[in-house]
Amino acid sequence: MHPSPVVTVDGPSGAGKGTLSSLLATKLGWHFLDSGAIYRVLAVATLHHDLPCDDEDSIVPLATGLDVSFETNAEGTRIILEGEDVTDDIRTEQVGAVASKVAALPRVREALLRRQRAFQQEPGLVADGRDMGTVVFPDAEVKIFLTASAEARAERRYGQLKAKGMDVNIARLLTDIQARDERDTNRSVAPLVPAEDAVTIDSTDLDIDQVFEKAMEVINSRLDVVR
Ligand SMILES: Nc1ncnc2c1ncn2[C@@H]1O[C@H](COP(=O)(O)OP(=O)(O)O)[C@@H](O)[C@H]1O
Ligand SMILES: Nc1ccn([C@@H]2O[C@H](COP(=O)(O)OP(=O)(O)O)[C@@H](O)[C@H]2O)c(=O)n1
Repeated sequence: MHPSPVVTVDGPSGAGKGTLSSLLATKLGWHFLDSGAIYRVLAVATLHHDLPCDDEDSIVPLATGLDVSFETNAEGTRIILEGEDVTDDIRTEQVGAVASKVAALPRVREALLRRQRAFQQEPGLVADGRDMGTVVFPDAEVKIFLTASAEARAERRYGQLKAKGMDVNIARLLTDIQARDERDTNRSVAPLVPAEDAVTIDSTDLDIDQVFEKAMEVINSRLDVVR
């Protein structure tokens, strides 16, 4: 029997991956993996346990035993770490920065592989991250690389955090995004690069509906070929 189909959406911070992936998962009626949320939860756990971000020997067991669950109801998905709701806590830029540091540790990534692959279930999966198409699901039927200029991404993040009532500064956000791009692109394991067979969508001048339409075109043409 064929394993269930996977659509991967990889790309840099603020490109719109989460927005697109959850729209696609809803439209297709498929599962959704927000792999960045797992790295963010691990970052919160690292901070809770007062561990330095480069202490690989201590963070690996934390990653292996990470007690995280995703609870989806009509209002969305709540993320629970060790019994505590961390849904909002994980979205700060500080946590994003720590996430990208712990994500650069090779044995930490290895420790999270099985947990991510367990999301591949019938009838299908949309997986959002940096290495979904290159490392975690290299056989995915459809691979999308979603990008946008750093300025557009910083503006989007600004709007998103502001709407949540957070105190944010656009210049600082741009610097943070550029630092995270740099770390994610240049790390030795699973760097942020498009898979060879990925289709790139540049969303700088596209609204959410336009990105969704383009992605559905790619999915329909690829899934027709696979079927
Ligand atoms: N094409 C787009 N045009 C304008 N804003 C967008 C677009 N796609 C997403 N956004 C907004 O940008 C912000 C970041 O999107 P998100 O999906 O969280 O990005 P990512 O998961 O890549 O970090 C959100 O507030 C979202 O509503
Ligand atoms: N598959 C993934 C997903 C996220 N990450 C790391 O986790 C951090 C947070 O990911 P995210 O997807 O939540 O970040 P945003 O794109 O939402 O800003 C990224 O900066 C990456 O360093 C990763 O290394 N691999």
